[in-house]
Amino acid sequence: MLAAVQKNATRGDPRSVVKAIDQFCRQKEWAMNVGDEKGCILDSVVTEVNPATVLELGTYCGYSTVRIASLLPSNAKLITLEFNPDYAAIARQVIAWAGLEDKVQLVEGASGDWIPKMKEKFGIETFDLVFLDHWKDRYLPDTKLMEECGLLRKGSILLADNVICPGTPDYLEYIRNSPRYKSQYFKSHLEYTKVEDGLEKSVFLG
Ligand SMILES: Nc1ncnc2c1ncn2CCOCCNC(=O)c1cc(-c2ccc(F)cc2)cc(O)c1O
Ligand SMILES: [Mg+2]
Repeated sequence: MLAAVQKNATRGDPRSVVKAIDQFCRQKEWAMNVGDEKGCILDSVVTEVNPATVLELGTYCGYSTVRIASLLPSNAKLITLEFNPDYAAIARQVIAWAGLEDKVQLVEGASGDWIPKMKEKFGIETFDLVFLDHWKDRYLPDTKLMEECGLLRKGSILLADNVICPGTPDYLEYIRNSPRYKSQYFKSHLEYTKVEDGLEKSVFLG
């Protein structure tokens, strides 16, 4: 995938990086990027929220990191957490190829360990937008952890990938029934397939 980016994408051009990855995943080898169909929904949410602070849980190869960072205002900050060092190494190179390293802070480690350290380590008060795309059974515990750590403010937006496939039933149950969130489901498809999947957008009400 990285070779495909370096061969087919233009340095400093995030759209060409996104296009090169999508082309590779359609033609050569499926990979668990959010993909172009759900990616367009992600883009519209990022544009609408116009966040100054973003947390991405699960960088993988940096595809959604590049999509988000390319839409951020110049002073905005995107922190992305990746557990797998091999994925993180690739993501750093993909993000650099897109010319977005100044907007992105890639942190290696487990979300459960890092979320409680966000304020002290990165000087973050609260996140305007959180993109959940990591282990599906971590969505709920990490959302509760972010609440407890005071990382969400009235109006913070959570956008969760894969709520249908692979699925995050406990997260959906919680977020759709909690009086502290207003949720909306965006029906779509699993990246590069015809399988149903979707994004759940939730506003924290404080
Ligand atoms: N900082 C952190 N803390 C904790 N854990 C962390 C972490 N950073 C990473 N991880 C670990 C997991 O990261 C990858 C999670 N993503 C997926 O598993 C995923 C799977 C599919 C999929 C696969 C096979 C099918 F057949 C159908 C669908 C599709 C997707 O869109 C997915 O996003
Ligand atoms: Mg995903």
